[in-house]
Amino acid sequence: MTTVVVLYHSGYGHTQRMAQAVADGAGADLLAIDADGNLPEGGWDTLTAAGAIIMGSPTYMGSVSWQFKKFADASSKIWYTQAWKDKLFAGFTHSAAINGDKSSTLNYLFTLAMQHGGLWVSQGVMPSNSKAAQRNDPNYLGSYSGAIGQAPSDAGAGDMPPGDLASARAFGERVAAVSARFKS
Ligand SMILES: Cc1cc2nc3c(=O)[nH]c(=O)nc-3n(C[C@H](O)[C@H](O)[C@H](O)COP(=O)(O)O)c2cc1C
Repeated sequence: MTTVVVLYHSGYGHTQRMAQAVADGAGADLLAIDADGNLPEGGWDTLTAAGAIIMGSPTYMGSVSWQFKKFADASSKIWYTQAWKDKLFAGFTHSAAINGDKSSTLNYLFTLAMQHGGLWVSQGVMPSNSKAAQRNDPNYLGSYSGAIGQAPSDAGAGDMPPGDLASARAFGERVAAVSARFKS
């Protein structure tokens, strides 16, 4: 059984709530990037010891937050040694607009994982895209490459669609299930 860690940054709490749902599904620990773009003491070691890293960032200006990018750039020290090679990686993001260019954020997280020689786990939940589909149905926003969530710009973190949180939890369950097939 490998350890799953949910690494995330959140400016205003939405991505934090999503991260909690992913972690609940995965049975994983949370690791937050702080407002200055730094990990807590021991954070790098936690990531290196993990079998799977699920990365989350809000979508800011069509990509990850600067705090997440600071972490990503700092991970170049790990990249030099390829110490994270063959880990499982997965990603999630949250934005205000229905589209909001969340795919760009997921693509960035994917690219970072590939630079580290990782293996990417997809969302794995079929989209609810029929005429009868409702906003809180599974994967209503229709992402394949990672979990996504959306709440209007004037909705606080306490006012997020429960369906997105349920999809995030299912995503965490999937990453844990895939991870369980790998021995650390
Ligand atoms: C600097 C900044 C840039 C943003 N850029 C986008 C964007 O490109 N697309 C979008 O849909 N929402 C954008 N938003 C809205 C956030 O994605 C949205 O409020 C999200 O829920 C914030 O997540 P957080 O609470 O985890 O920080 C932006 C917000 C900020 C503060």
